[in-house]
Amino acid sequence: QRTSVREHKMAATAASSDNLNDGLTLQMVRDSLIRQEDTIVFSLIERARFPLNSPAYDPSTPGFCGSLVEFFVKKTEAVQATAGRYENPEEHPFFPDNLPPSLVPHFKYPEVLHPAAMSININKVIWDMYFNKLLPLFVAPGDDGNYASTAASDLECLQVLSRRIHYGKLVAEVKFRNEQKDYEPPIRAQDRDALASLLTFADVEEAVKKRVAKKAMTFGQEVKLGDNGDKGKYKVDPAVVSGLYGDWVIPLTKEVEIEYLLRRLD
Ligand SMILES: O=C(O)C(=O)C[C@]1(C(=O)O)C=C[C@@H](O)C=C1
Repeated sequence: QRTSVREHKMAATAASSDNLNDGLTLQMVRDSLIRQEDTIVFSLIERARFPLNSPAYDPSTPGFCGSLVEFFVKKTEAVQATAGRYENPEEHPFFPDNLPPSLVPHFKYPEVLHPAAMSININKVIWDMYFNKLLPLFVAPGDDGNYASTAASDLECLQVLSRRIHYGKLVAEVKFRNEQKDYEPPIRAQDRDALASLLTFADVEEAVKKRVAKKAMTFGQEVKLGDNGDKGKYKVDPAVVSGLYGDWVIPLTKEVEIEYLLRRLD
């Protein structure tokens, strides 16, 4: 998230120099999405070091309220909330209820989004997708006992996916500003389908899916000296990564964009 905060700041600086609001462009936002792909692919590769480790997901683990992963995520989010993580509008907790307040000095993040953005958090859907659909597709079956490391890896994947998907708020804001006249009528009519077709760029989606598959091939190959490594053997299947984007990441980003736009004139 450091990169994107810096990008925000750069955008804010650009703004003060050319007097164009905060100077945010669709290309800047897309560049951030492209950079986040690297983090997502690497996080999946890290999680794939461990087998499924299903005891980490057993909802009736003695000593924890719920599964070990739930316990781990709740406790980590509490620490991170204290350290100010959720003061950043790009961050969304998975367990937002009863989080402790931030103890760090207030940082004034640029106010780019409409205030209604705060009420949008689709992490429940992301949680369900990640554990019930995605995980079994890219980790090997089995149990090696590394439950804490597994939970830490899961949390990393969840957080980077959540940040990417909720970035839809920023994408939608930029699109709205660029084409306000086109967006206003479907927003007033609360017409989801019309908004969905306005904000969809099929060619961009195709390029995203191809690029993430290529990143999975590049980052996930065995690097060896002296030969070309194991051709065709990757740490995470590139088809799973492009499927993740095509089936979930892009549709959920669009869902966030629509939810945001529906509230944009409130
Ligand atoms: O780049 C955009 O315009 C976005 O809205 C992001 C995104 C994506 O999730 O990658 C979503 C919808 C568009 O059809 C294309 C790409």
